[in-house]
Amino acid sequence: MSTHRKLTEETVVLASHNAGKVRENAALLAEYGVTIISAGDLGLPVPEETETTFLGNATLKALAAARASGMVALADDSGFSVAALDGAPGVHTADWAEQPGGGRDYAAAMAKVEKLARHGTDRGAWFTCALVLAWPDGHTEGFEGRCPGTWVWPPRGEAGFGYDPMFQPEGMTQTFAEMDPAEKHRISHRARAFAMLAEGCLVRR
Ligand SMILES: O=P(O)(O)OP(=O)(O)OP(=O)(O)OC[C@H]1O[C@@H](n2cnc3c(O)ncnc32)[C@H](O)[C@@H]1O
Ligand SMILES: [Mg+2]
Repeated sequence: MSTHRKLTEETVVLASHNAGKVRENAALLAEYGVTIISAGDLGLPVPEETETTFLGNATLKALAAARASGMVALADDSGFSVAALDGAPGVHTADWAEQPGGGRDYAAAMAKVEKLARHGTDRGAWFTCALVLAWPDGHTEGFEGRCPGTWVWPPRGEAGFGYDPMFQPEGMTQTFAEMDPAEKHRISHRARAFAMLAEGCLVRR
């Protein structure tokens, strides 16, 4: 018997300010009849991500949104890891794209990864996604998924977001950014974490 708390609400707050992540999680939740309202739409603040793990940061973001909104919240903390860099940028993936004047530059962030990793022989890379549901009473349910592959250079493709153009998942010839979104959804780190979350906490309606 499952010991996970079930989601009975039809709407959850998506505790993310990243449009790409909001879009992908909204599509995954829609299959279960769950609709979302984003943290941005509610004007919720962006909490500081002070934890050292994906699950830690996702928990912090989900709890902050659940407490501020009084609704169940789903947070997504994710990142890109390169074997030759011992897993960096990892939990700092978003920071590597941060510009001195504000805003993010993912082309620059990908170039930085390539510059640091190009001399290594190991081209291994992976994405990780931690999804955490938090209730206003402080209860949380967390799940983590990974997608292994290699980093490629130059970046290829226009779809997706973030570091997608430089990641080619294992067994595929296209990068995440060259794939149809439905194909990324079939195999991504986010889809894997979501499958576990769905198994534990969601009911089809
Ligand atoms: O914290 P929130 O508000 O949710 O939004 P964020 O963009 O700051 O998200 P994270 O702190 O989790 O940082 C994740 C980073 O990893 C990148 N990332 C996550 N999932 C990705 C994916 O599926 N494809 C490409 N890049 C991804 C993303 O663009 C960010 O730079
Ligand atoms: Mg963030």
